[in-house]
Amino acid sequence: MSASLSVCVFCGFSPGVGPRYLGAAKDLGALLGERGHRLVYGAGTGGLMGAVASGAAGRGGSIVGLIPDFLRVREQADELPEQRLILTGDLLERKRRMIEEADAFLALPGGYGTLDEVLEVISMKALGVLSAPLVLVDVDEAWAPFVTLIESLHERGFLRDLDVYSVADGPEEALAQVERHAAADRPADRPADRPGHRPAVLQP
Ligand SMILES: C/C(=C\CNc1ncnc2c1ncn2[C@@H]1O[C@H](COP(=O)(O)O)[C@@H](O)[C@H]1O)CO
Repeated sequence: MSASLSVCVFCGFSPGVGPRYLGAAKDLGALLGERGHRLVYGAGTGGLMGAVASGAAGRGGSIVGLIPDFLRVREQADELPEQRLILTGDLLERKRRMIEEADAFLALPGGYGTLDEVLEVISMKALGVLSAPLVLVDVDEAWAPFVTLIESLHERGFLRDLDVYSVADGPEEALAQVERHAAADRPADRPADRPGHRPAVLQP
């Protein structure tokens, strides 16, 4: 059994075409719950976001959802009673606080929001201000064009660091990568163990 981790999952508020994406999202949430990891995510209950959260909730997992006030109703954040809801002032604050709360990042396929979050983490890792692992969960090879773009920019000399993310075929492999990284990592690198770390302030 691996140590309990706070795993931030980035993914679409849309379900994607066909059942594979929703199935993988639900499986990932269930795995997090079964293995005692805390899910940190964007609090919405639609699409892949909702599937990850309901998968975790179905296994009694601990769930923290962060969402800007203006999206709370639009993305039905109150429909999952099992989650601790944290309201943020805007999307930037949500992204910053999700990153602060996480020991590791997993990215299922998604849209502009997911891409924005993934690129934020990649940029921070490339700049050396973040060391937590990022795994792209390549359901139906949805991340392949993104990886091709990154490799093309690398070949053209526009970026140096290719070791800022890894790719996994599915939820099992993605979580195994994160757990291996955590096992090799020093505990002091985890947010909850840092001096002065304060747990997130939760809404009543
Ligand atoms: C930071 C700002 C704009 C950049 N765009 C987004 N940043 C963060 N989150 C976003 C952005 N656009 C949509 N979202 C939310 O992300 C979740 C997943 O969305 P996806 O598009 O389906 O991947 C969802 O909660 C979106 O509302 C503004 O300053």
